[in-house]
Amino acid sequence: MTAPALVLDGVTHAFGDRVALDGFTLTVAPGQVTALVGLNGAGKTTALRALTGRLRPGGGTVRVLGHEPSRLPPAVAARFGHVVGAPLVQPELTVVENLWCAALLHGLRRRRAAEAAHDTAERLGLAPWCDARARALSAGNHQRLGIACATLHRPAALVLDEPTSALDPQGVVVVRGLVRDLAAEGTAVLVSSHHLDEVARVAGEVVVLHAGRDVGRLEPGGDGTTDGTTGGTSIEQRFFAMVLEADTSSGTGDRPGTRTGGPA
Ligand SMILES: Nc1ncnc2c1ncn2[C@@H]1O[C@H](COP(=O)(O)OP(=O)(O)OP(=O)(O)O)[C@@H](O)[C@H]1O
Repeated sequence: MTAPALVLDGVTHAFGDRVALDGFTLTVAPGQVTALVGLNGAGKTTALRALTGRLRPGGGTVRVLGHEPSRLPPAVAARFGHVVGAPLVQPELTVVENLWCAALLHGLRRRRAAEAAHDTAERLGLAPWCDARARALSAGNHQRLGIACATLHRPAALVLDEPTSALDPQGVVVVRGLVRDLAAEGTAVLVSSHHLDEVARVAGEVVVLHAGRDVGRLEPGGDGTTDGTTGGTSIEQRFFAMVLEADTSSGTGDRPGTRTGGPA
């Protein structure tokens, strides 16, 4: 069996007395796209930050390509890509300069770096902005640039936190295609999102995180042909039912921050 590329195993973390992750376990195998969904404050970003090494969790095990995230050997770091929080984009550099730097930082040689910068700018729809400084980009194009910088080296493992939050419909389609292509090449992808229909289209597994815990899986479409409806029940209805059930069984339904609401 292939070893998972991304591992969170029994991860716990609290900010003061606020529990963000409560024994959360998740693995992503090479070629797999897994989506992490949950309400605001569920713990998604905390889990992704643990994978990027920006947060050392209070307990549990975290591995990226077999290594502890804050101590990735350079050769392994060069096979990892992520956008969690602010992307690694330099505002004073142009789009193409940012892409070029990202390629070199990920170990591509100069000629290959130039090709990758050009190809990725085309792929992400950034070609018209190549000579614009990053600070002058719109929010959506800035997000496209961050994703481009994190993926142009064709990473073996990729972590994206809400990658389509600022994108127009065309950008959503472009990123969906990019994620699918990377997975087809063997990249393990973990993506968080609030767009349930969108993740149902791209992910093979949709994990519901609630109050820091894995409370179940939503059955995704995965083939791009579904609107996320299964047996007449929308993916949103199934999501809210799962969250409500988790609150009910843990007796936390009245706790601030855990009210589920949702459609009737
Ligand atoms: N730096 C921090 N200091 C204190 N509390 C934090 C910090 N970061 C996160 N938290 C808390 O940890 C919990 C999980 O937050 P997290 O950002 O991981 O949730 P999320 O699922 O990503 O939410 P959203 O969908 O709103 O982005 C929340 O209760 C949040 O308030």
